[in-house]
Amino acid sequence: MLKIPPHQVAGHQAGNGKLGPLVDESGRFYKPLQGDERGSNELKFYTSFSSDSRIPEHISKFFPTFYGTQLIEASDGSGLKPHLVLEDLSIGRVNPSIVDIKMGSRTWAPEASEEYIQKCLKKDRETSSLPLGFRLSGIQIYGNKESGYWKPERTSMQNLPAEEVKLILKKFVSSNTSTGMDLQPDCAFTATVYGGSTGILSQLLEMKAWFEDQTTYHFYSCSILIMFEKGLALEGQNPGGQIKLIDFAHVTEGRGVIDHNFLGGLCSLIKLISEILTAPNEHKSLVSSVNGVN
Ligand SMILES: Nc1ncnc2c1ncn2[C@@H]1O[C@H](COP(=O)(O)OP(=O)(O)OP(=O)(O)O)[C@@H](O)[C@H]1O
Ligand SMILES: O=P(O)(O)O[C@@H]1[C@@H](O)[C@H](OP(=O)(O)O)[C@@H](OP(=O)(O)O)[C@@H](O)[C@H]1OP(=O)(O)O
Repeated sequence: MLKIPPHQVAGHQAGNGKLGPLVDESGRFYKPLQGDERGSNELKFYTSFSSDSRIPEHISKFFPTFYGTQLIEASDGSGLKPHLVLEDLSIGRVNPSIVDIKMGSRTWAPEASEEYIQKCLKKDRETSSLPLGFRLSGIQIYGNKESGYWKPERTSMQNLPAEEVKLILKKFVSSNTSTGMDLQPDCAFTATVYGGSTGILSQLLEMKAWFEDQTTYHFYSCSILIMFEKGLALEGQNPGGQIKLIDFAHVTEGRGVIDHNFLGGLCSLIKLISEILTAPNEHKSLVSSVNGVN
């Protein structure tokens, strides 16, 4: 039995007769092949990448496993349609906090049409993509049993200015955001989620090393998903912080050049996460010093 992904935070969403991804009970994520050449482009990428022996295992683990394509009933009632069959990255997670970060100061490839470039350029300028090298596409933060998830409107997340993005990434690893009030995030889980030898920062650095070398693909408009289990963090256990790369509808050939657009955004994200790790409360101290409270 297929259903709407319970933990989808961005992208085209199924439901209300719209076309979007579906999941089954056995850990499979079915993404409909999108119109224009986007669907065939993403299929071409997964086919090439999943059979590319040059990809080291510690890098391929950042990508969903690809199980080919399958004809299934499309969520918009348009009948049997081809879908990518991918590993469901949220399988086994109970109350995952998830953020979808669309990478790159440019979300358009040089090969795209002038019309598409203008559409993306407008968005890149209006969001944190151009100044920061990435933007938040969607987020869900698990509070607790009573409050459930904080899942703000996607457009409010996409259009955040750069300094607000840092505040959200602090909220993401805080324990006092379930009230939804505009409390200063306490950054209670920064060290266990972002830090540590297997934490988010170390995984981002591992990914960066590959992007400083690989010249096969340019990952335009793809997203880094950051996920972790707040429940485990609350119990002082390893919260299972993980990063994954998704959405390859606009990947192009690298033609022997590194993907400096993605890499720039990745360095910017690493810088920001490092700042949160080393000075989680710098905002609070700044505020208290301004108010003369020590
Ligand atoms: N393999 C996966 N397993 C679980 N969830 C996934 C997977 N791939 C994507 N998602 C969820 O679906 C959302 C959208 O994914 P994706 O970006 O691939 O779709 P899209 O419609 O192409 O998005 P966009 O419109 O931004 O291009 C992600 O934010 C994530 O929450
Ligand atoms: O970039 P695409 O593949 O043409 O699809 C865009 C894209 O999903 C865009 O999301 P984002 O990249 O701005 O996060 C969608 O905008 P919204 O998130 O505001 O809905 C567009 O709607 C998508 O275009 P399309 O509707 O043509 O698929």
